[in-house]
Amino acid sequence: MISLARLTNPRGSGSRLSGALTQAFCAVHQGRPEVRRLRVLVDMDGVLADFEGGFLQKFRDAYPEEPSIELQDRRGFWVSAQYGELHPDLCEKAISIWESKNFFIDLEPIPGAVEAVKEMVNMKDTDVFICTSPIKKYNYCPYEKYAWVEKHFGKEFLELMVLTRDKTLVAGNLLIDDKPDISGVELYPKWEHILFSACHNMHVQLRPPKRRLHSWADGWKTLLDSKRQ
Ligand SMILES: O=c1ccn([C@@H]2O[C@H](COP(=O)(O)O)[C@@H](O)[C@H]2O)c(=O)[nH]1
Ligand SMILES: [Mg+2]
Repeated sequence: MISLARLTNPRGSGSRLSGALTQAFCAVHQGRPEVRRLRVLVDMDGVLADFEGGFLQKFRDAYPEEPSIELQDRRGFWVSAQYGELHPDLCEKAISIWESKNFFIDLEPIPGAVEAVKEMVNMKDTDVFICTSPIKKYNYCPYEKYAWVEKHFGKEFLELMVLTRDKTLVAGNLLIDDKPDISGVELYPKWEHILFSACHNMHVQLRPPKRRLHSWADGWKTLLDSKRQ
């Protein structure tokens, strides 16, 4: 007979994910009402990892003669589009930066992000996943995204990684993400999108009831509590 521990945790690693499954299984099995768990999806670029700061530094190093855009002047999610407006060649030059080896692994963490997410995964009745979109040039990006999470959070956080180019397919209660418009094949995603403030979205006016998280020093615990039943 397969033991419960083996069923929920085939490799024997004590992950939070298998812990959640075990709890739910035991609650149902013992006739207790199952506690509603909160599932939080946390984006990586612009929320955990400083994509914009890393880009600007590497762009200036690679193309010192070219004009660049100060972070306070960034507008719009697509860096390549704004650089392309400066000069058509700059769109491709911008893209070459994040397609290069070591771009993603070298990104600095956003202030407070690592501490906040480490605390979040240990909160009662809370499941956290790191939900991130890799670029299509896959030589380095997916590998480095995993390596970045291992470097800053530790191996056990690799269990929480969700790589997808369509976040509407992922079910969760909250998606904390710096991209103002998140669309995909699912017209009615399960999550509430919380816009994480970034240099490129500061000027975006949110239509109520859409909410922002201004930084990891903002009240993210209050935000999570507002979604609990
Ligand atoms: O101009 C740009 C800016 C960013 N990207 C890529 O988009 C994704 C963003 O991922 P999120 O999970 O939404 O944070 C990232 O892979 C960037 O490299 C882009 O292609 N063009
Ligand atoms: Mg992002």
